[in-house]
Amino acid sequence: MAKPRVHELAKELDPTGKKITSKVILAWLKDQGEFVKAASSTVEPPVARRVREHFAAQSGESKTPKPTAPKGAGSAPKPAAPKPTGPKPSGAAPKPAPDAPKPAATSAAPTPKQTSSAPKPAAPKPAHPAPGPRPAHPTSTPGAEGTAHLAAPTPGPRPSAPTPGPRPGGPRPGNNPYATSQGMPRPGGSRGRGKGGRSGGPRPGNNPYATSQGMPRPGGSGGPRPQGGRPGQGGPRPGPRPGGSGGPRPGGSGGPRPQGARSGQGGPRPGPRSGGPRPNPGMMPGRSSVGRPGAPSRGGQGGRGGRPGSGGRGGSGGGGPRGGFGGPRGGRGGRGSTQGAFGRGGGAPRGRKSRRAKRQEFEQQSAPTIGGVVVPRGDGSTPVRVRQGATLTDLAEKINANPAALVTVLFHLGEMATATQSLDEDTFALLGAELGYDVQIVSPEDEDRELLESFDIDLEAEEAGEDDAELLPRPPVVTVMGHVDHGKTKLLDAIRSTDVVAGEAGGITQSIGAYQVRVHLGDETRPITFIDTPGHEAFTAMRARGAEVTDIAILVVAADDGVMPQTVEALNHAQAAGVPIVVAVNKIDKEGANPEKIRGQLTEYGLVPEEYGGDTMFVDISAKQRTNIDGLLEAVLLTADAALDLRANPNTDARGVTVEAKLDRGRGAVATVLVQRGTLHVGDPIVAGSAYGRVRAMFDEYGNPLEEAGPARPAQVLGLTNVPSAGDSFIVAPDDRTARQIADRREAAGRAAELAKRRKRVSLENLTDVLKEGKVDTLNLILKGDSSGAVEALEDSLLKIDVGDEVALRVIHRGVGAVTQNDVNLATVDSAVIIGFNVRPAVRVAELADREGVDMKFYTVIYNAIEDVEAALKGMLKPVYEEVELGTAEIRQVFHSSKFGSIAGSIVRSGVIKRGAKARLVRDGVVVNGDLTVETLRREKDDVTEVREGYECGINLSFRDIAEGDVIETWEMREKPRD
Ligand SMILES: Nc1nc2c(ncn2[C@@H]2O[C@H](COP(=O)(O)OP(=O)(O)OP(=O)(O)O)[C@@H](O)[C@H]2O)c(=O)[nH]1
Repeated sequence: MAKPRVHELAKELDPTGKKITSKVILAWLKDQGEFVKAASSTVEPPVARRVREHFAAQSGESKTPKPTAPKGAGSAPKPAAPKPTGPKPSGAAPKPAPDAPKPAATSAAPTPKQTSSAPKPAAPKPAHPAPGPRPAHPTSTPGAEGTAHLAAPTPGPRPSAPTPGPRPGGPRPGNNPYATSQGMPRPGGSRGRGKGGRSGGPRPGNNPYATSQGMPRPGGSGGPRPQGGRPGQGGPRPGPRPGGSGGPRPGGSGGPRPQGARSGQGGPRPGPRSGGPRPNPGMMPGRSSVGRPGAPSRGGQGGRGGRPGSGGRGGSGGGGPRGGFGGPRGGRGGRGSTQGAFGRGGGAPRGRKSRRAKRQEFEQQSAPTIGGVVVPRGDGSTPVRVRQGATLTDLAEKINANPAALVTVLFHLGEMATATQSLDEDTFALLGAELGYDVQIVSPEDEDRELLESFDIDLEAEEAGEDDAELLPRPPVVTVMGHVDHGKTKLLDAIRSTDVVAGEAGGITQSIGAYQVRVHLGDETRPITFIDTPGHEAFTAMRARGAEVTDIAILVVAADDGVMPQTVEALNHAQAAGVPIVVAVNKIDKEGANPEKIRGQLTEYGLVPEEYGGDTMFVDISAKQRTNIDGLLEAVLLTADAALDLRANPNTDARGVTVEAKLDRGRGAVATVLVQRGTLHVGDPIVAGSAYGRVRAMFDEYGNPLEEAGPARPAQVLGLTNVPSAGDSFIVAPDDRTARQIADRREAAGRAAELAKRRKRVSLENLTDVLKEGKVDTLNLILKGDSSGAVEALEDSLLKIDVGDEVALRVIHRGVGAVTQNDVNLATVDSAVIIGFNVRPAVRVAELADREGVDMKFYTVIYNAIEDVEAALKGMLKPVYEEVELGTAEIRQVFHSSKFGSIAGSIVRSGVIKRGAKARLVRDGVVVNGDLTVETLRREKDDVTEVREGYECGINLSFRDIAEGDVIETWEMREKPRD
């Protein structure tokens, strides 16, 4: 709508240019008090109109504008506006010119004229009433609708924007798939404001973000309210609707249902309805609405707000949604409605809220249901105990709820989890707080204690209740620790051979995991028990299982090497367990051995030798030459006497720890147990971990049968039903039945915990990982087929797969018919994969398999089964490693540091030197040491992880014998892909 220039007007009014010239117009304008400079100046549209009117009247040509209309679009419509065009912009637009609405709407709002046209639109309405809206829809486009929305909000717009004419009857039914309702206006839908009053309301359109876009409902003031889209404005309007006609739908659902919209349930429409919420991100499909009023989750509340009455009263129309979808509370009127749409906290993205915020928000809801599900509620402190790694199903069982309901509740709290997924403590706490339960996570130790207590066995109470008089001295239990190659094994061998009793018999012949030696101390002979697995790893692994067996640690340090990283680690482990240490300074026979240096070094770690005034005994020995082993054992006894109160009651049922266990071909499960309290007798019913049985026979480390084993006595026990794990505690049960029940319950608990930890035990897909973890080296299969011939054929073909010696394939069960629960149970126990050929699982078996993490594969072509198994087995083969050279460095200068030893000032000659890489030292082409590690790597003063070719660096190999000119070659082991 360009402004016309004076000369254009002149030409327009008088194409001949005879009568009405620019000059004439300029003169007239001047008379009118309008200042227009020249013929080329533009004039404002109103002025132009006056010019036209004036001169047209003069010349009597009133139709002049028409022909020119096309050009001066801006001006043309205006004159017409009064009547026909007026309606067009909005209401009429749809019909005559689909594109007209746009320009009309945009210009409409700003132009004051619209006011005058407003009344007019009313006229056409009668014609439109209900049907009106319809026609509008077809032509509407998202764009057009958007415009309408924009226009509608402003008060001014109403008269105009509403384009009363256009959709007098209300919004058109749209084709929005997300709209809650899109029906036609119901009969009587033109109530109250049916007239142009709010004809300009947003059309129920196809705006995907609109919460609802249906047609007005019957009885509900029908007319769409132009302002509806704006929260807050719609509410107030209710006034116009007599009798609250504009209220919510009869069903009380007048409220907007932000989410409901999506569900297409014919909820209120935001736009049209006064209370309508504005679209917000939360209404987007896929967004959760938890925490916002109006969200489905608050169905209950929404329902309240949506009571018909309230909606009418408040006129908000924003009441609760039907069907329990919460809308804003109706009583709050329009504003309330808006709030309802956005919820507390507005449209803040959910993801940003903290759990706490979410919970609080959620708590404020007093709805009896959460997320539409009914969950039993606690009183806020009802204790519920679940074991570590429990799932929602476990919790559901305890509170008598439906696991699926808990999944829903958790989802509404912002956490996603499946019913069988193991959850952490925080999540349970969150859920517990929500539901009014004090969910307590029970540790495995607590669980076991409770389990035993349920059988009237309270180990702690037993120990605490022991009378001092019943306690008798017992031997110390010793573990040997130290750095690699410092002589731990050699020392244990040496000690074994010193046994004064067995001396003549040739010493201890078999290794059962622990042994006892007797040593002379003064006049008496005293026993000491040694745990035969050297190293702090085994020691700590036992501790991790709750077994505190060691009384004293012997820390072996090679006198020619000094304190090394694992020496420090070992002493830390011992100190962490509060175990006194005796230091064995080994290899004193070696040249260069410097026992004094060891003493000095260990002082830094808090082990001060007695001769220096401390309380740690240092004994110089040679394990190889068996020098001073007696002295070491004596020191152990003296330390035990000085630092420990080693007493136990031998006259009670035995309690202890399993030190080692294995399955022996001829003898079944064989476990070496260390009795800690009481005395174990042949014939006692015992339970060790989840293994139970009656002690059939016992042997000592010499292979001699034992009738009984007292405190600190290691004994090999026969008679258990299965193999316990090292570190499992054992107890003598009152009777066989109790032993079996304890074992069964432990096994069930262990299995559940295991399941919680890793879902799939073994599947064809995860075989490689399982193998790497060392959990299996055999692929166990269960074959089920539709005929015995098919099963045999499948088995034959599978067993023919050649995978070498490293992995094995074992068919542990085969059968004809559907996969049954028994098959799944067997697969669970033996970590097997079930292969079904032309069969399917029986009812509920698939569910069980899923729960138990059993992989089931079904085939209709044998070849496919073979191919899959072969692929899995190939992947299952142990990885092959190869040595890959990383880089070499030449030593330019050797520095000596008291802290690090010898440092090689080097230059990298090729490749890259990496910290931690394996290295060898080469001198004049001869390997001086081939098993070194780049312990530290420095550039200038900085520790670095790698240094590239051409750069200088300082390398510490933890090896003293380095010299200028030596070459350091580094390499790493890389996994080689198999063909
Ligand atoms: N000269 C001498 N050599 C010894 C002595 N004790 C052990 N060795 C040697 O040191 C090496 C390592 O001894 P082990 O007993 O295997 O050392 P370890 O600490 O058990 O080693 P890992 O089992 O690898 O942790 C062997 O070659 C032994 O012969 C000793 O007192 N004197």
